[in-house]
Amino acid sequence: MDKPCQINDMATIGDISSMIISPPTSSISNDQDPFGQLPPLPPPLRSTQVLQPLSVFPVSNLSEDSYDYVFGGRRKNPPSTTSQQLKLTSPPVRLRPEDAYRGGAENIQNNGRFYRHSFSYAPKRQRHTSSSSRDDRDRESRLRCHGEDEATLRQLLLDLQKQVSVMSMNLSAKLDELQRGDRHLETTVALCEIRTQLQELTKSVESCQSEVSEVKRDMVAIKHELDTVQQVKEEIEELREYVDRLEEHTHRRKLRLLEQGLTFFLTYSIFSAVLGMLQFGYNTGVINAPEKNIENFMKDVYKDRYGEDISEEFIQQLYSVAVSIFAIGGMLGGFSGGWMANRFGRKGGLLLNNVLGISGACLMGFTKVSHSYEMLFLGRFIIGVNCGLNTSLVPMYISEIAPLNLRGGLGTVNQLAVTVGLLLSQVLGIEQILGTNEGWPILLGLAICPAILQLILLPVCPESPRYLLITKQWEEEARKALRRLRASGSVEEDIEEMRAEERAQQAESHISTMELICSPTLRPPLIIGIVMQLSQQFSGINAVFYYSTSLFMSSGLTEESAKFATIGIGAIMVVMTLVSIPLMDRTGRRTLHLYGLGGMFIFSIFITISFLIKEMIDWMSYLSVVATLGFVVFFAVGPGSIPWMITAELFSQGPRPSAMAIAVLVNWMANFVVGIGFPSMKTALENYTFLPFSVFLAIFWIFTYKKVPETKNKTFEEILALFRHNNGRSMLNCTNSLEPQSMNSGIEHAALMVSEEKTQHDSPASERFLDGGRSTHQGRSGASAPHHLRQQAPVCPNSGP
Ligand SMILES: OC[C@H]1O[C@](O)(CO)[C@@H](O)[C@@H]1O
Repeated sequence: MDKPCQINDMATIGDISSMIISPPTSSISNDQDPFGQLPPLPPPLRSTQVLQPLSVFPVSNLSEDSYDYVFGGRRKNPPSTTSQQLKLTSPPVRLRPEDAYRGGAENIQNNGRFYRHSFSYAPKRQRHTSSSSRDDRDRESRLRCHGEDEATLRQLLLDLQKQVSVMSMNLSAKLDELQRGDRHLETTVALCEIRTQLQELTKSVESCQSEVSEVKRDMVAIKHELDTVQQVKEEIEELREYVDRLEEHTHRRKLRLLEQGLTFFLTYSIFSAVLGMLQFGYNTGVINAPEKNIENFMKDVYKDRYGEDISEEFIQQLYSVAVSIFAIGGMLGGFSGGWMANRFGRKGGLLLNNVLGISGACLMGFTKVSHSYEMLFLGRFIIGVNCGLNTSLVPMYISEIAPLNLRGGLGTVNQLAVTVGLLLSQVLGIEQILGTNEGWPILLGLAICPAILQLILLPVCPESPRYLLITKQWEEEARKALRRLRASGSVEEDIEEMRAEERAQQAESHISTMELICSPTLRPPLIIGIVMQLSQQFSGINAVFYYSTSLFMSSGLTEESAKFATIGIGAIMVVMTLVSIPLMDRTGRRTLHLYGLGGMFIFSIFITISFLIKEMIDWMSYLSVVATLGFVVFFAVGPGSIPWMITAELFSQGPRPSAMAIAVLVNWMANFVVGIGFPSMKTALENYTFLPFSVFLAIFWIFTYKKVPETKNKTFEEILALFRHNNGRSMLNCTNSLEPQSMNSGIEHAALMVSEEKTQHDSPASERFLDGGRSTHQGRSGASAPHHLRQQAPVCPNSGP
């Protein structure tokens, strides 16, 4: 052996040289290295991981404390040189802790833990280094040494090996312990983690729980809602069944209503009532023919009174007062018609009105005898009031007693009576009959005839059943009246239909004129009613009637021919009005009004053309007669009669009287304006006199086309529904898409009927729809209708619920 036998050499025995066993780094975390001298560690091992046997760490790098740490005790003689290194020669052997005690090396108890540690020094011989005789001794000692050393070394080696093994075992034990500690730490950390996770889990479980309870609550609410939906569904189903049944019932009822015929009493009542309209027509036309005779009378009176001749201008003024004061009376009477109708009833009002008719006729008739044209003025004024009342009361009465299917035709009888009255006055006014200086007072006084006739006939007539039932709530009287009018004991269809009208109007039985004007629901039909009246008067019809004779004369006819042409026009008017009667309930009001206005527009253009070219072409004067005839024919087709009836039709019982009052007032005013204004218009416009009427006719045609609904074969409450459907969209949005609306209104009507039927049957299910506890009247009037239907009812500010 050349090299000294150093423990260093033993490094070859083991796998490791110049290295110290460091704790397997994989099992010790840096946190456990109190000296901060260990290299950075890989992540801790899991318990399943096998320990790596050794890793190296230079022993010289170990501080005192680390030495302690590694070897479990303080180093007694720490190696002073780097060459003196502690060497471990074998890989660590796993030792049970008890083995550590049995080892030969020094045991040190440290904190209750036992470690065996050993370390070696350099060979002693390295300490003897001098003297010349040393060589022998050296050799000797070398031999000895060799022998000794070898044994010693072997022993030492064995010791060392043992120690290393023990140390290794201790280290392993320590490492195990550390590892266990680490595991414990790991477990603690894991436990902490688990605890944290558990807390989080608990939290999420708690939030889950609250969510679950929320969901539960929601589910309960949903279930509740589902139950409600189901309940509503059932109710809807129930309602639908009722609606179906009632639709069928309404349909059957309507069919029966549409099958009603003209009975004797109905005819008699209509005839008695329209005498009032005849009175109106008669007094409108009666002043036309005896114009010259009346002027003569005025001249005489003036001369007798003032001893001088009256000026032509003044006589014209006096005569125009006699003509126009009638219209002023008419406005007053027309406007009071609503009040009269509610206060005394339709029939009652008509009867009372005859007092005015008789007194007015008497005043006019005795004008000449009393030598006072003032009496003529007063008479004309009073008869004007009488006629005004008639124009309001008669159409109302007729529309209320007429069966549904005959309402249009019977409404046209109003205008027929007017035209008959006009024709009568024209015919009686001719020179050959009463158009003389002696005859004219009789002609005017003859107005007493319709009044007396009506006074005789009317008391037998029944009062309007609608007035009795809806306004007065006298059901039995209404039934009686209906039985007489329908000549039948079974009048339930009519009673039901009236009840439906009552329910549909959802208002008090009476609506004042102010309430009517303020009501947004009632404004559209009111405007339609007013425009329809204007279309009648601003069509220029009275320009023809009042001034036809002079018009014809100015277009070239002789005076005689002109007068006969005027009578011919009156006759044509009667005939055409008669012809239009059956058309009203077949073709429909709106259609006929459109035809009428359209035809009048065309003929008004012809009239203007005839005026323009009459100077050039001789026979053009005849064209003007033909054009005027055509103009009148088309007036009779629609605009003559429809405005009277449609105003009454557009409103239900409550607002009807006030609506009629306003519409009639407008008619009379427009009549007055045309009567007064036409002469000046003729002077100003000459041959173009009819042009403004053409313009008006075009405007009215467009309005009718766009806004006027068809009322043919519709019950009052169906007509009401037309406006209710459009309420709130636009002021006048009563469109003409009438058929679907009519169907809707039928369904709605049926739905409204549900309430009544349910009230009668009083089923528990129905109680859900009913608000109950109302008076009999309220119950019947639709207060018990389903809520959504009740909401749609028209609302009048001052009317009831
Ligand atoms: O028939 C013509 C007459 O009809 C009315 O328009 C009333 O309906 C009167 O104003 C007119 O003089």
